[in-house]
Amino acid sequence: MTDSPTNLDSLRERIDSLDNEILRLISARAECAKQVAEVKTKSDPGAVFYRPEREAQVLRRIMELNPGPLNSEEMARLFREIMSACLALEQPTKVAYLGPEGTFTQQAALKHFGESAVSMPMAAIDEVFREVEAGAVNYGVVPVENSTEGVVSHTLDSFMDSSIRICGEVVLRIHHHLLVADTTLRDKVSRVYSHPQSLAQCRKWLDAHYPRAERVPVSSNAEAARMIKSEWHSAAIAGDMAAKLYGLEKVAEKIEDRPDNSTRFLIIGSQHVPMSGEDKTSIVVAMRNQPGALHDLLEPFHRHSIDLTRLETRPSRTGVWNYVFFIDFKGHVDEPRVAAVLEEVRLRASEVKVLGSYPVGVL
Ligand SMILES: O=C(O)C(=O)C[C@]1(C(=O)O)C=C[C@@H](O)C=C1
Repeated sequence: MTDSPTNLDSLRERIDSLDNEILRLISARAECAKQVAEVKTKSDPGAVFYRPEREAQVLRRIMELNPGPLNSEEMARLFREIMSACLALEQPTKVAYLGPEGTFTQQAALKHFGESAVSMPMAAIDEVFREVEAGAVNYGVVPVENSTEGVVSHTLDSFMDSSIRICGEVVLRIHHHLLVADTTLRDKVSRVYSHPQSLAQCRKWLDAHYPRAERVPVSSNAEAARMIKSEWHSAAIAGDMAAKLYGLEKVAEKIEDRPDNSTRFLIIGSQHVPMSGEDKTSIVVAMRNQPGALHDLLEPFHRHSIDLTRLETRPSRTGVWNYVFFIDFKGHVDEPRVAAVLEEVRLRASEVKVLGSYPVGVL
């Protein structure tokens, strides 16, 4: 196909002039964000700059107004980056995530905070909690549940003895690939490394394609990707970020057994997040060990027509908390009907802790 030069030149001229306009507008927006920072600091010297509810509203509005031809998610991602840069102008945001580099948790942190946040890998979930609690970072990102494998119990347990709050959630579609290094002998693969959850999520694919290969669980997919660089007979299961980070090749793409495989991550911090218009609340409840306890607990939610989105039971770690339930539901603690339900639950439970109300994940 040959480009008609006059046509191409005039289209590029139009793109240049549109870019000028976009540049002017983004700069004006950034100036506004700087002024927002001044207003926040004036009214409160310990002001918080990151406002999850406002960011969710901005992104939802953009998706609603988007005229195309770019799809709404694509458009929201562009605005995500603009807001990320604006927030960095107000205050550099430090985010700790469950590392090492190249994990899906890092991908989730990027998706939620954008490229301008400074993200720091931590070796374990409780380290992420500790860094946030100590104020060494502003926020943390930890996995909490996977659609195929269920709950990440370590994250739930970490909430039990912490004052950390949930400020947001982000859901990531998880695509696993079988990766090899340039030194790997592809027809001699006798070992496959990955995180135990990832091995489980690709179980059927491995049974069909590598039934005799030893499956070796390691601490993360990124660690699996790193390890195979020095082993000619090993492959790793990991995602795009790890493949890129370690320069690995994909032998097979999207090998997860379920195409809708996704993981939900929580954004943890210490602030109360106001209502965004579409919110969720997470609580942990301890009930006495008696018949009908679960029914008693759930009945007020049903009566007030509050949608439960998740219910998890964890063994109690103290004698007082016989049953511990983690409950997520639609709504915000500042809504009267939610406050009413919580009041009733408090009467029936031996302990109730609100972990936070936060915007339903947008992207
Ligand atoms: O509205 C605010 O509070 C802002 O700080 C501005 C802005 C934005 O760029 O739109 C930036 C950061 C906040 O997290 C939310 C929104």
